[in-house]
Amino acid sequence: VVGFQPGLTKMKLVVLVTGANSGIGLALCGRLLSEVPEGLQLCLACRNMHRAEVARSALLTSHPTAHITLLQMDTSSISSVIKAAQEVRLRYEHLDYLYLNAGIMPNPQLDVKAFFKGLFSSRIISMFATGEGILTQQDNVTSDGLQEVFATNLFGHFLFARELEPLLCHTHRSSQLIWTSSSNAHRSAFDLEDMQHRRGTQPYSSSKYASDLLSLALNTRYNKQGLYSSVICPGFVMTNLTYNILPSFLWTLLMPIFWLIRVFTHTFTLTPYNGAEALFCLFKQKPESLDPYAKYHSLTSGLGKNYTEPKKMDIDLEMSELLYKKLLILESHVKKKNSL
Ligand SMILES: NC(=O)C1=CN([C@@H]2O[C@H](COP(=O)(O)OP(=O)(O)OC[C@H]3O[C@@H](n4cnc5c(N)ncnc54)[C@H](OP(=O)(O)O)[C@@H]3O)[C@@H](O)[C@H]2O)C=CC1
Ligand SMILES: CC(C)CCC[C@@H](C)[C@H]1CC[C@H]2C3=C(CC[C@]12C)[C@@]1(C)CCC(=O)C[C@@H]1CC3
Repeated sequence: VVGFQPGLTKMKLVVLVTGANSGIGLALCGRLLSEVPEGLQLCLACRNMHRAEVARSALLTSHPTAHITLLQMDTSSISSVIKAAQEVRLRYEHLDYLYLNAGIMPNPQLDVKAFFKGLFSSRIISMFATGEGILTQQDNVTSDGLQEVFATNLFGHFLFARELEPLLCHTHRSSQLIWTSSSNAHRSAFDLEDMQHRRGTQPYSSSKYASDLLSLALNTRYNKQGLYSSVICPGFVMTNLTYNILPSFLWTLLMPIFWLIRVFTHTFTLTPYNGAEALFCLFKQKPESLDPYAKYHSLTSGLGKNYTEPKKMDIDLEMSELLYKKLLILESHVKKKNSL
């Protein structure tokens, strides 16, 4: 196990980040190490071990004394998630922070007509802040028979957290689950009767809305056992995920316009460092003080000042409970199928 030192977990805060090898996840790791260089046992959970090694080396270059371990996990694969959780249970006695950050937006398509229509409507600000109505994706089916976006962004993380229950639930200390959601999470894209979004063209939005609902349900279930769940939105950040939407030369040309837009909407955080602001901010908060109905937004002012602001989510308890029940049914179904 790369970088693993038994015994260390007793005194240090244990933080596990999924999708830690690039973008917002990697930036968060850098920020955490700058804040608590010695007091952290950081575990990077990544699907590609080569990329994970590169990320670990980069973090060690700036933080040579840091304790960083790697964990192989593909959140879209049931067997990989179960195996990774088994490994985590062997390595650690408890987990203080579990950042559920890995995410995909496969084959994104920008609806140019809807975009130009939005430009000349009252929806212009919300269009730039959330991408509502102008982005579609083409989803795939995994070898487990699940929709890939649902499996990667939501279900794999749900299963992972459930498998890690013994490390997360303690009466004498609290633990935090922190989901990287999005401003693109829209109720209109989510259907409880089609929670995997097999039929629609906005699986990304649907999966993020589902994570908002699930976080609330997890709080209802687990707060008494010392486990708290929150969701954050990193804003609009230039990462591999967004670079996929348009050709890269176009992004470069658009950059000056984006700096200008930031003056009007602070949601254009643009860099992974800025986007990780809310993830980092929640690390420092007492989980009991967080609002389970709020999404914590990373924001960057026109002058480049970072801050975090909570905004009420468009979710309700009843729907979150129904989703939770459906996820439990799917969990027992996939476990049976994998003979677990
Ligand atoms: N960029 C933005 O504007 C916004 C991003 N977000 C969310 O932020 C999160 C991080 O994305 P971002 O940093 O932007 O993009 P990146 O593509 O840079 O990071 C995504 C990370 O998730 C990992 N990942 C993808 N699929 C899997 C999988 N099946 N198993 C394990 N890891 C996986 C990637 O690994 P690999 O390198 O192997 O692909 C990568 O490390 C995502 O959840 C995204 O939805 C939310 C709102 C806005
Ligand atoms: C001149 C035009 C071609 C400029 C197009 C800009 C849009 C592509 C972007 C404006 C707001 C962006 C946005 C996202 C993607 C790209 C935009 C639609 C996200 C949906 C990416 C993923 C998220 O989770 C939220 C982002 C919100 C803003």
